[in-house]
Amino acid sequence: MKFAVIVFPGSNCDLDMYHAVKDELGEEAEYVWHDSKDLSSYDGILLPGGFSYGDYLRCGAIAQFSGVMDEVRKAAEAGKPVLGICNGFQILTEAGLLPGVLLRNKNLKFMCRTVGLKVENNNTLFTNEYEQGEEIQIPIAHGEGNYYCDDATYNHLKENNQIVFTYADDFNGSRNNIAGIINERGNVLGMMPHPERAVSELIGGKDGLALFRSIVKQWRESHVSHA
Ligand SMILES: NC(=O)CC[C@H](N)C(=O)O
Repeated sequence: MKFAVIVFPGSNCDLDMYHAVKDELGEEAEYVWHDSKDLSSYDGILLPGGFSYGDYLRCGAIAQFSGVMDEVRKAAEAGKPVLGICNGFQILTEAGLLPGVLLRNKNLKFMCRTVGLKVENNNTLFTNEYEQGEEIQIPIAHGEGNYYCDDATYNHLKENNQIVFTYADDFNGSRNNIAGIINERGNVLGMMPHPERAVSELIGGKDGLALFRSIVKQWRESHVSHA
């Protein structure tokens, strides 16, 4: 499986994402600059964390207009897996590919620590290697991770099982502790925590690895001929 790791000016988790896919999973990955006009050769699109365009205006507010976003949209429409982590999640909401918005943390501070997450829905292409309800430990590092949406959107997310991860504790003010959501079709996931920073015991834990393994497993099952 071949992944594109999209690099915006100011991305800083692109190397971790590349490392997770290439070195820990053994899959193909390439860095793709933010003005790329063609993502057709990739099977999965990864939007990494960071400070795209210096977080000016709002995190992700400028990156949503990057040339590559038309291609990301096309990939999403084609049903390819699109994963946005932290700044990548912010970009996906700004671009309208996922509902809601990420506001500043309720204490108005940048926060960096490992947090408990609950897998609310393991019936997705990103979470099939987790148990339903499993609690995992994943690092967070954000200033604008406070997920907000209105009541109608929340009810819709809830009814459709689009809430994929919640925080064990409320530390940033997110509505109903939402940490990650998926689109209706089930191929675009955005999450604030960083699974790509939790792929080996050497760096403090590997609870994030199953997310990447899930993507590859699902892809193999649908692309390998059973003839
Ligand atoms: N690690 C990240 O991607 C951080 C995202 C964004 N710059 C924020 O502070 O919220």
